[in-house]
Amino acid sequence: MGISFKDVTHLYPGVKRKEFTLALEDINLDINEKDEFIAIVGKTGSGKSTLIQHMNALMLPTKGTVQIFDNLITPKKRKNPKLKNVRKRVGFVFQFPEYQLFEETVFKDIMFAPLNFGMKKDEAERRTKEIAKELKIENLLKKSPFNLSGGQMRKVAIAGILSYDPDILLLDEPTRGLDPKGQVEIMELFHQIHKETRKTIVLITHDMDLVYQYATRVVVLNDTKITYDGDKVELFKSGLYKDNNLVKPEVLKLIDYLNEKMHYNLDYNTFTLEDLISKLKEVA
Ligand SMILES: Nc1ncnc2c1ncn2[C@@H]1O[C@H](COP(=O)(O)OP(=O)(O)OP(=O)(O)O)[C@@H](O)[C@H]1O
Repeated sequence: MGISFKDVTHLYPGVKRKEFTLALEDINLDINEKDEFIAIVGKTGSGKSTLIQHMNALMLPTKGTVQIFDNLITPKKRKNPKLKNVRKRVGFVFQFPEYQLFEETVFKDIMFAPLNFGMKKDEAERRTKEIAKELKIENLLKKSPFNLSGGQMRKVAIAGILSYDPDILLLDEPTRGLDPKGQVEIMELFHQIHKETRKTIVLITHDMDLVYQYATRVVVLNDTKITYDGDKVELFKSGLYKDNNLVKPEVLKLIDYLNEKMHYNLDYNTFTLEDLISKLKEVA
C-alpha cells in the first residue's frame, strides 16, 4: 500500500477561540503505490485540497491516522517520523505554484530538491537539464522564477518535483493557468510518466473531460465526506455525478445526444472513437 487513511478528520481553527471549520470527516481511503491515476473531484470547499495535503503530511490529522509508505502520521506532532522521507517519496505540485518557488534562478530552483535529498551535483544538473527539455522550459533556466507568467511558474514547479523522481505524484489542479496547448502537453506528460513508470498519480481537478480521459479511478468529495470511490464510467452512468454537482464529460454528452435523438445504441463502456465518428458522419 502507498497511502492509507484511517478514520481521518480535519478541523481548521477559526478566528475566535473554540471556533472550527470541519474540512474532512471520518475519511477512509487506500491508494496503491503503483498503477493508479486517481482524480479527486467535488464542489468548491468540499475538502479536496485538505485531503491531498494529508497525502504527504503537509497537514496532520485532527483525528485518525495516515500511513504513507512506512511512515505513520498521527495527530501528535512529536510522535511523527522524519517528514523528509515522506516528502521524497510523495511529490506535491501546489495549486499556487508561486508558493513553491524561491531560488534566484529557475535552474537552481529545479535543482534544489534533488540536492536537498542527497543527489550528487552532477547528477542533479543532468536531471534538471533533462526535465527542462521535456517540459520545454530550457529558455527559462537562467531567469528568476518570480519574473515568469503563471503558466511558466506552474511548469517550473512541476519540473522541481519531477527532478527528484518521487514514487507518487500529487497534483492540485496542475493545468490551471496554462494555455490549451500547455494543458494538453502537461496532461500528456503525466499520462506518459504513469504509463512508463506505473507511478501512482493523484490529481485534483474540476475538469470532467480530463477525468474521463485520464483517470483510472475517481474519488468524489462532498461536504467533508467521500461520497463515491470507483470507476469513472459508473459515476457518469448513475445519477451520482449530479448529486455531487459534477457535469458529464463532453464526449458522453455527445453519446447521450446520439442515443436519444438518433436512436443509436452506443454504450459508455464499449464505444470507440471510430464508432462515434462514423455515427456523426451519418448525422451530418
Ligand atoms: N487555512 C484554512 N483555515 C480555515 N479554513 C480553511 C482553510 N483552508 C480551507 N478551509 C476550509 O476547509 C474547507 C475545505 O477546503 P478545501 O480547500 O480543502 O476545499 P476544496 O475542495 O479544495 O475547494 P476548491 O475546489 O475551492 O479548491 C472549506 O470549508 C474551507 O473554507
